[in-house]
Amino acid sequence: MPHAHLPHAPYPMPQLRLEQVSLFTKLKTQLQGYPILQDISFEVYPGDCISIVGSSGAGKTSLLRLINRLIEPSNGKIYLENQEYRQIPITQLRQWVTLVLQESKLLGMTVQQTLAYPLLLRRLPTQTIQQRVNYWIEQLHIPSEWLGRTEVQLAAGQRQLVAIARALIIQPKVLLLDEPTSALDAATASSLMQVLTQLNQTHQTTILMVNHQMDLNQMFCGRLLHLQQGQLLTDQTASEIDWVNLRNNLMQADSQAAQEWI
Ligand SMILES: Nc1ncnc2c1ncn2[C@@H]1O[C@H](COP(=O)(O)OP(=O)(O)OP(=O)(O)O)[C@@H](O)[C@H]1O
Repeated sequence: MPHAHLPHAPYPMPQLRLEQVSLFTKLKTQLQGYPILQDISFEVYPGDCISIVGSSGAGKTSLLRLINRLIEPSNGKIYLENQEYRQIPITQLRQWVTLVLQESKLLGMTVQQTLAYPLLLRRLPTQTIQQRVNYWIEQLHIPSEWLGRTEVQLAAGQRQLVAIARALIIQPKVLLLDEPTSALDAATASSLMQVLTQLNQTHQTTILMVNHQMDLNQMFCGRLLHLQQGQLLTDQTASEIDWVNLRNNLMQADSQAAQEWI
C-alpha cells in the first residue's frame, strides 16, 4: 500500500518487512495444515504507530508472535532493517523487538526487581540501572509504593503497566503490545496511550499493538492493519479510515463468529 508509506519517503529502507508470510498449524487429525495467517506483506518504518484489529481468531496475536520470533512462519520471510530474521541472533532480535503479552508474569519478583532484571542481565552498572528504573517509573506514573510488591499484590492493570515498563527499559526499536489497555480503567488506559505516543514521537520507538478499543486507536494510532480470517484486509493511515464503517464491520464479524461457535 504505497499511500501508507508516503510520510516515510526520506527513510531509505523499512525497519520491518513482512514478505508473503503465512502460518499454518498442523493438527494430527488433519491432512492439511490449518491456515492461521495467509500471505501477509507489509512494511513498517521507524516511528510508526500501528494498530492491528480484527475479530476474534483473525490472527492478531499470532502476527505479533511471528514478529517477536516466538514462532516461525510456515512460508515467507520477515526482515529487520533488511536482515532476514534467521540471520539475527535471537537475543539481539528480542532486544530490538520486544513483545508484551496480555497476561504478563513478573516471575515472583518485586516490581523493583522486575524492572532492574533485564538490565542486570545486560551487566549494566548499578547506578545506570537505578537511573533507568527511576526514569521509566516516572514516565509510566508507577507509584513508588508498588516497588516492593510482587504480582499477587498488584491488580491486572497494574501488572500490565509494570510489564510495559520492563519492556521499555531495554530501549527496544520496536515495541509489540497485545491489548495493552484491556485490563486498565479508562483514565489509566488513556494516560498509557499518551505515554506511548510521546515515546513514539520523541524516541522514534516503533509501536505495533493489538487493540480492541477503537476510540484509543482512532485517537492515537497513525496506521491500522485490519486482519480478517488470517488475511490482511486493509492497511490504511488513520485519515483514510472510515471509522464508523470499520466498527460496524468488526462488530458484525465478531457476532457472526460467536454464532458459529454456539
Ligand atoms: N498454536 C496453535 N495451534 C493451533 N491453533 C492455533 C495456535 N495458535 C493460534 N491458533 C488458532 O489460530 C487462530 C488465530 O489465533 P490468534 O490468537 O492469533 O487470533 P486473535 O486475532 O489474536 O484472536 P483474539 O482476539 O481472540 O485473541 C485461532 O483460530 C486460534 O485458535
